[in-house]
Amino acid sequence: MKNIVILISGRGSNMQAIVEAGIPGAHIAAVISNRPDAAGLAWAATRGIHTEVLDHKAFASREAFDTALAERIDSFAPDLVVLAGFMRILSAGFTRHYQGRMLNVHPSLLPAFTGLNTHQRALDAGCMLAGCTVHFVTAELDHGPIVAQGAVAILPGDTAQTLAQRTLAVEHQLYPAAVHDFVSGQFTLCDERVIRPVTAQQQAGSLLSPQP
Ligand SMILES: Nc1nc2c(c(=O)[nH]1)N[C@@H](CN(C=O)c1ccc(C(=O)N[C@@H](CCC(=O)O)C(=O)O)cc1)CN2
Ligand SMILES: NCC(=O)N[C@@H]1O[C@H](COP(=O)([O-])[O-])[C@@H](O)[C@H]1O
Repeated sequence: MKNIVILISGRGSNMQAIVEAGIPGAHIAAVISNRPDAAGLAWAATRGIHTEVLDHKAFASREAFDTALAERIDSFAPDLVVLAGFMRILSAGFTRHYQGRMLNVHPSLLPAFTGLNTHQRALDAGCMLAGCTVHFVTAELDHGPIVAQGAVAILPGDTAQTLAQRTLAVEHQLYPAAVHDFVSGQFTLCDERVIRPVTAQQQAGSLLSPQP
């Protein structure tokens, strides 16, 4: 069984999708929020999941918050830390501590549109495709090795809100699948790249395979 700690800051819809996916081999050890008013906390508690709040405003510095957060997370001996709408930039020491075992879902097709307000920026840039990315978390914001991506067509008349809604539906499929693949060892991290084995079917369909 792999222990998973999920960090949220708000409604936690991605946390809900992961919990409801019932991933074989995954145990959700705790849901921790940096915001006391995060709606996802009540949802998790009603499903018997241990929840905690660590209010970042109660700490004098980002590093002090991160140190206290790591102590709480480590008390659950996590195999994986999942950021699910977690809205705090984490210090380099924190990301190093969880290197190779901390994932985030970002609402854009990275490396495009790191940071915040991704949907409005994609619309303003005249993009025709938006989407979401699951990636390992590193010190450099939204630049960690990419695990999975899902594309979302931008439609005429789209607003940041309508695009966010369609993208979120893709996140709710992409993230549980990515967590499943991590838990079941479907990929490895090598030289800052996510490596997935080539399946026999892919090999058979490869142009490089010897033709009969
Ligand atoms: N060191 C890293 N920290 C975090 C990463 C990362 O890749 N490396 N991913 C983010 C998630 N994220 C986008 O996917 C993100 C979250 C928060 C912010 C941000 O600017 N936060 C502000 C506060 C904003 C707020 O409270 O509403 C801040 O921390 O000062 C940008 C991107 C999670 N952390
Ligand atoms: N930079 C982080 C970020 O913007 N994350 C985004 O927050 C939204 C709410 O997530 P939630 O419903 O799971 O709380 C999601 O779209 C997620 O991609």
